Amino acid sequence: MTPSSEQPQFILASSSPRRRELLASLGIHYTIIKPDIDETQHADETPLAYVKRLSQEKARAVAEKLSDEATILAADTIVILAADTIGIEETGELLGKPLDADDARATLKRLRGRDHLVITAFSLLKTGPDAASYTEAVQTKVTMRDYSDEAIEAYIASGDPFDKAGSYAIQNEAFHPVDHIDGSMTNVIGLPLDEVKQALIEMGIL
Ligand SMILES: Cc1cn([C@H]2C[C@H](O)[C@@H](COP(=O)(O)OP(=O)(O)OP(=O)(O)O)O2)c(=O)[nH]c1=O
Repeated sequence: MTPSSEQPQFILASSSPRRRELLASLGIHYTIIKPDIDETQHADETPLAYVKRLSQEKARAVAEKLSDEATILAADTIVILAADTIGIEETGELLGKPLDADDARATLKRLRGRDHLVITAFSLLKTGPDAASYTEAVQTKVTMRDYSDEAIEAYIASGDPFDKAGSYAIQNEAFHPVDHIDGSMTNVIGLPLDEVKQALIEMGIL
């Protein structure tokens, strides 16, 4: 077994407290460096291409700041809405983080009682002589419950929607906006743990 001192450092390129907690649950020792990138969607870029590109750019932006060999993990989460969930990752409408309370209210009313898709893309980037990179996008279908207008107002007043894609957190116990999901729960929260764990094993990190 390689002594841990010989392992290159592992960096989580994220400012998200949810990603920190999820990664910690895998038992990995890591350092945080926040990525700072332009998150504008390119013209004609599909939601799937967009979320993958952002996860890669976040990892690359942090790699550029480092002089020592490292493995970097970054991720991006998007919420997509469409009348028909087939092919939605290519054609659906992106619902980002809300601009303000009105935007959050409108988004939560649109999502109420229906299905949408959450995609998290994650990228692993290894620098140095054994340089390698890996990107994967994981999809979860989410069905919202039929929450009331009053529940929306209370949730907005709590401040929770504002740093969340789609204006909600599945893990918020007071609002509990989701009826059921088809796929990974940790993917909706921001890091698909089973897939990340598998990729880390394949890269020889776990
Ligand atoms: C849909 C949903 C999103 N989210 C969060 C996950 C992400 O943190 C956030 C989507 O924004 P992201 O841009 O993916 O991530 P971030 O800005 O929070 O962090 P960083 O780019 O530094 O890694 O929304 C939840 O916590 N619960 C949910 O149910």
